[in-house]
Amino acid sequence: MSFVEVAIKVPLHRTFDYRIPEQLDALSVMPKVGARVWVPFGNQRKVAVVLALKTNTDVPVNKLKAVLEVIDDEAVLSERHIELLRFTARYYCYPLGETIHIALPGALRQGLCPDKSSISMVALTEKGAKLPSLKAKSQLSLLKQLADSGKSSLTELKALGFSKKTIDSLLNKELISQTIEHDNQWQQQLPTVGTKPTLNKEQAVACTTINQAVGFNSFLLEGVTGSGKTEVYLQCLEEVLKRGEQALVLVPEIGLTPQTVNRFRRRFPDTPIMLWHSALSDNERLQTWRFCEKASCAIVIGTRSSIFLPFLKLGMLIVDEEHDGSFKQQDTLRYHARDLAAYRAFQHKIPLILGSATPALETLHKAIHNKYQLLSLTQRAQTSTDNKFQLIDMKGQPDQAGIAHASLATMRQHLKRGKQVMVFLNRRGFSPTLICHECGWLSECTRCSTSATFHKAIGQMICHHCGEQERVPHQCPDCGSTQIFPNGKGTEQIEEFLTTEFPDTPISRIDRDSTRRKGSLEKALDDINQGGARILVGTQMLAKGHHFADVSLVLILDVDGGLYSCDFRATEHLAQLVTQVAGRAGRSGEPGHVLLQTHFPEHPLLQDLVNNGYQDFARFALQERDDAQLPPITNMAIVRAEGHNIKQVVDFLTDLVPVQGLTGIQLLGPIPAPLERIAGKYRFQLHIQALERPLLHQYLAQMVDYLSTSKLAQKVRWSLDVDPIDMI
Ligand SMILES: Nc1ncnc2c1ncn2[C@@H]1O[C@H](COP(=O)(O)OP(=O)(O)OP(=O)(O)O)[C@@H](O)[C@H]1O
Ligand SMILES: [Zn+2]
Repeated sequence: MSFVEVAIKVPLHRTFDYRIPEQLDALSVMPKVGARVWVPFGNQRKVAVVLALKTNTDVPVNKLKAVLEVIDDEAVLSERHIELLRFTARYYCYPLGETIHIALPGALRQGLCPDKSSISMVALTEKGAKLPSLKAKSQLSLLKQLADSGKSSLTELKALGFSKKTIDSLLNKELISQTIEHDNQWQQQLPTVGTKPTLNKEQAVACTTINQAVGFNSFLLEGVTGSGKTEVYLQCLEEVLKRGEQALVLVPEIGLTPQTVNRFRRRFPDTPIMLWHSALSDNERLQTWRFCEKASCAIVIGTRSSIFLPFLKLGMLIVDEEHDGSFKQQDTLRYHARDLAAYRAFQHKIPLILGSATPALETLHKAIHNKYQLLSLTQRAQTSTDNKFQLIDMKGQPDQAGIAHASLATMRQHLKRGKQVMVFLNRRGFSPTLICHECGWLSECTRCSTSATFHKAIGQMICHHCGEQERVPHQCPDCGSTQIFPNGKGTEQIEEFLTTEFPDTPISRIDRDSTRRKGSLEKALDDINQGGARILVGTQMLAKGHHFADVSLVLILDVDGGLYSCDFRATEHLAQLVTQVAGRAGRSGEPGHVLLQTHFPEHPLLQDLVNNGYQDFARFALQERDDAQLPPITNMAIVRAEGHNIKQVVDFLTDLVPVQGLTGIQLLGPIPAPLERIAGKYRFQLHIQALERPLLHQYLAQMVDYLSTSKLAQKVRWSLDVDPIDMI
């Protein structure tokens, strides 16, 4: 008799054995390892993935059920891919069946097997390339997009907000044409390479070092903002493509702008490049998955979860802006795509490039200890001058809407010279709270231990943690006074103030509220690049990766929150954000000017950052982490628990503390989470730290075992976060 060991999507840390039905066994038609099968589970039918074929099992014969049906002739997961998912499950202490489920595209999870082996691409015709004047604005902007990208897939155009109607009208007018791509010809030909700049010395050293590397090698490309990191990626990719190998470029959620993608497309016009992000439909996901596994696409530019794509011939992995928090999944399987990228590069024996102007301390620590090879780009590619930083002491400064008069005067100078000015505030809405002038009441979310943000334009109070919305009160709920006012500033208020202060200057606001509609972010960015908007107001959406040639002044309104926070990573995140935002200034031509408003100009962090830059700050911060024995010097995991009953939450965590007290493990807790209540639930944490990683994992493995039998665990919602990136 033959058996299979399978993984099933259930919240259990184990696999299951099934019998191969006699008729298949007799014909010796065994499912392949990595293929999907239907199996009975309880009184349900579930999709399972075969992990191994066996000739014996420990399960008693009377308990053993038979596989119902074999879904795939060929494996959907290669053995190497299964190994990656096993590693992921083990490392993040998450059930293997659920890990596999998360990695697979929707259609494969459901047991379907549609064929998705072709893709529709759209390009300009000769007639369209002349960019004829058209009345319909959307048609014209579609032509421009294609002129910029060379070609785009239907999927991408839809993601950019172009409707089917717009596309169809242009097809009818024969201004654009549609082709179906489904070959892997690209592997046999040398790639066509668009025009490219000559690398400067540092870039050339970086490229040569990476290209000469044999086998698994990790590189940290630490390059100041605008130093031409992307150019290094592109020229390294050229070599990968010449070898007929594939590459994955991981970008932060906000990094998939048409500008970035078009740059890759223009450089490699004949090379199949696909995108992967959260807005793809199930069908589109499956399509990219299939293209990857057949090596029909050469490059994928994708967000976090593209790390699970099944590349047939992976030749290089790149993580751009590797410090970005969006690479870490913050629920269910809490993986970090950058760290899994390191495992994958090791598996495939290929180079991994981690690029950033502001490397995470984790990454820098590895580079300093020679686990990663450090490559530095210290010069900006298009200017020879550095940005000029200036701290504006807000103590005793006259201000309007939180903008110092000195800052307003500088803004005026830059606008007068025809430059663009960026005003950065990492808080959306009109004001973070309302306050009662008579009794001091502050607007709070009724379900969370946090304030409710005033959104003036839509007349709502919104909790940014649980999403609860309420009408704006006209009277103080406590004392009945009508004297209630906005307290503190958000981007909406800054925009309103600047509109009255600079009535003739076009202003563009970019934050989650202003870019909710599909394609609206792209339109706003386009407008900025065409020079339409002169003042840009925004949150961190503006900070990352954009190349605005005309911005010469960046004004950062409020950095003080990050200086005194209970999260030990707050200063690191603040320094990264400030450096990234500042890096939007002075990217071509004259040096940029950066103003930082603060009440603590003498704070050592700000002084270090402004005078010596992120590189210096980061090395100093690592020393501090060493002194305090915090990550990345030590290894950490957090157990979070929440529930309506505070005692059950605390009891659950207290119960975990004595688990097999291993020496070398430090436990802290249960302690209340920084946000003690969200959506009505109490939240507590247990911090686990160890100097040695294997010891931490040994402890966690025991704890997971214990949790599977713990009655208390069933009464609360809990999660385990290995290598957490924040404490919330
Ligand atoms: N060697 C070079 N010669 C001339 N221009 C270059 C060179 N390398 C890059 N550039 C140009 O300089 C600008 C910045 O380069 P790039 O976008 O690659 O930098 P980056 O380090 O990725 O930027 P950031 O991380 O700040 O977004 C781009 O317009 C790019 O085309
Ligand atoms: Zn809330």
